[in-house]
Amino acid sequence: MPRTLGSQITMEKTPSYFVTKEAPRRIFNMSRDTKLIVVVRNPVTRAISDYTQTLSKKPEIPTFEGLSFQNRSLGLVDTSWSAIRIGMYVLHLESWLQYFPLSQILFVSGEKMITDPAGEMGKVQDFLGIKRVLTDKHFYFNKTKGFPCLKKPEGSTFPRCLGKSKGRTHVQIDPEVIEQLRDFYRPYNIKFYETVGQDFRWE
Ligand SMILES: Nc1ncnc2c1ncn2[C@@H]1O[C@H](COP(=O)(O)OS(=O)(=O)O)[C@@H](OP(=O)(O)O)[C@H]1O
Repeated sequence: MPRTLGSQITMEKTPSYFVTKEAPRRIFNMSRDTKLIVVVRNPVTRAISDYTQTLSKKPEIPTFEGLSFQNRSLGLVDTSWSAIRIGMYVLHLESWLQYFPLSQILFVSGEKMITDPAGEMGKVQDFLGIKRVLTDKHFYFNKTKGFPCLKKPEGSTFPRCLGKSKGRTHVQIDPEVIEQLRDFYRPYNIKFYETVGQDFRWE
């Protein structure tokens, strides 16, 4: 990590820390005061998003249905497939709670980041103990992108949306498969809500 002044905060992000077994111990050993921010979204949508991303790079992979189940008619979900496993949030959280108290972890709703980015960023700024600099007036909804974008990022005169790989159209999945995955995730989601004390309403 780079050196920082007392008045600065160092931030680092990767999509994979949360699900990396060794990450909690390593981060704890680096600094036990580290604040952790995790963006979570409906695990079924997350899995489809993950698959859509992989498919865009490797068009020859099997179907989503094929990868999701060990045995579809028995409803046996393949939890060894990373797109499925990552969404079992409560299991990953348990590894973090062995090192960090819940008060040091903020769970950001991926859904609210889209519907109310300023509100969600307000929580992030409060959690970090910094002034609420980012507010409603910094965001606008871009109809072409279909997502909120920044009106004018620091040092720029132009608005800024996230890149093409963020917010792309998802692969169409059989509604029955979606239902089966919803059923699969339900108990994990409920346990996750109970553990973090927050209901993300992913039903
Ligand atoms: N403002 C805005 N613009 C565009 N996209 C937005 C925005 N807010 C949230 N999202 C959602 O971010 C999802 C992509 O983020 P990832 O977590 O996959 O990125 S990362 O590569 O893992 O860092 C991406 O997921 P997909 O829609 O599945 O592509 C978006 O739904």
